[in-house]
Amino acid sequence: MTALLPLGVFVVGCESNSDILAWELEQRSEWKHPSAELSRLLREACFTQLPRPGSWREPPLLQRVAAALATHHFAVLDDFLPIELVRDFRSAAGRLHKEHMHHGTVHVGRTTAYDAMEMAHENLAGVAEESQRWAARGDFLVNIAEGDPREPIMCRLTEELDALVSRLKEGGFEGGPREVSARLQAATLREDIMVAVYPGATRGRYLRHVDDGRFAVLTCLFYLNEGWEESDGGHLRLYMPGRSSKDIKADILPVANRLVLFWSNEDNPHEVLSTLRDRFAMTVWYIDAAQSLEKFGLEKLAPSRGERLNPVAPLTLVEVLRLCGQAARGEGAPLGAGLWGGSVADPDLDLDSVADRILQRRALQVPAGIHVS
Ligand SMILES: O=C(O)CCC(=O)C(=O)O
Ligand SMILES: [Fe+2]
Repeated sequence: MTALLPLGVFVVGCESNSDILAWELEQRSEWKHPSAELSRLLREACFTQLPRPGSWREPPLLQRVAAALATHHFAVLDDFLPIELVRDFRSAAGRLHKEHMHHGTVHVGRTTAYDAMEMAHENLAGVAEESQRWAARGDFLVNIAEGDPREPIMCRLTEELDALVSRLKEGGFEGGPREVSARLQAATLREDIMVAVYPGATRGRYLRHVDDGRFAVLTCLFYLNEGWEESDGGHLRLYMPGRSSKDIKADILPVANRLVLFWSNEDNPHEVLSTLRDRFAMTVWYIDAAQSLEKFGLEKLAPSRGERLNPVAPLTLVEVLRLCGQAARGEGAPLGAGLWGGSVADPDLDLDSVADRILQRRALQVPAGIHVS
């Protein structure tokens, strides 16, 4: 027996194992939708229609974005880039999907409901055809680094995002809340762009989670889907703060040229609702550099495989290391030990030569796949 839930989620084999169906129904019964009043307030405070691409630079608009982040933990900017560029991104994302994407993986080991569900039901999930499998996460993705020969155009997005984040970090525009600038100070590194597609054929979705595993401070999502309708599904659903919150804050359509910014921690548990059309997005995470260096050392700055961390322009790599060293000395933390000559917190370490060595190593890398021996 197969259950077909709203927006086309399939649950097959219900007669032999009803747990998944029970879990799906329970989730739906626990969702608490926002009142019409709250939705109206959030739409007014957090959604900004830019008069033209790039106009976020105007202080009243920057102030509005900062106020939304400070008060409601997220901000939405429409018409962020010239539409021709967004169309070029979409074409590039389509090519990347055909040739380079791999399945997004659920990271087992975190205490999320879907990890347990996924593990408990491997067998059940295995019996269905690909298009009918129960899955916690249904996206395909690829990371694109600066200078990536596959689709170098994608980095036009990070140029604009780095400018926006740096400006929010500086703060100081009239009336702008200090909190946003303070929270962003740590975010001196960012990951490569992640280009993702959630296929309509498999009702792609990504169950509720928090983006904090990678020491992300801010999540930036940029959507590429022209002509997207409510009935296509694939909303980004934001929940009220709290890891297991079931109180829905906002359902955001992934329409083309829309940028969504939100704090990556428990302020914003979120999920992607299942989609009926192929849904393309570009994601960039801004990372707490000191925390990342403390956990991973310098390895992620010039990794031998996988995505890498990059200084947030206009910061240079040596400036980022210096800021992290200062932060670590302040807290007495052993930072970046192990690679390229010790801890960046050591005042005797020559950070210029450490940065040079990292940059040389980066220059040797072929960004497509980033494999160095
Ligand atoms: O594509 C989206 O709207 C969100 C994706 C997401 O939450 C993630 O990749 O962590
Ligand atoms: Fe996420």
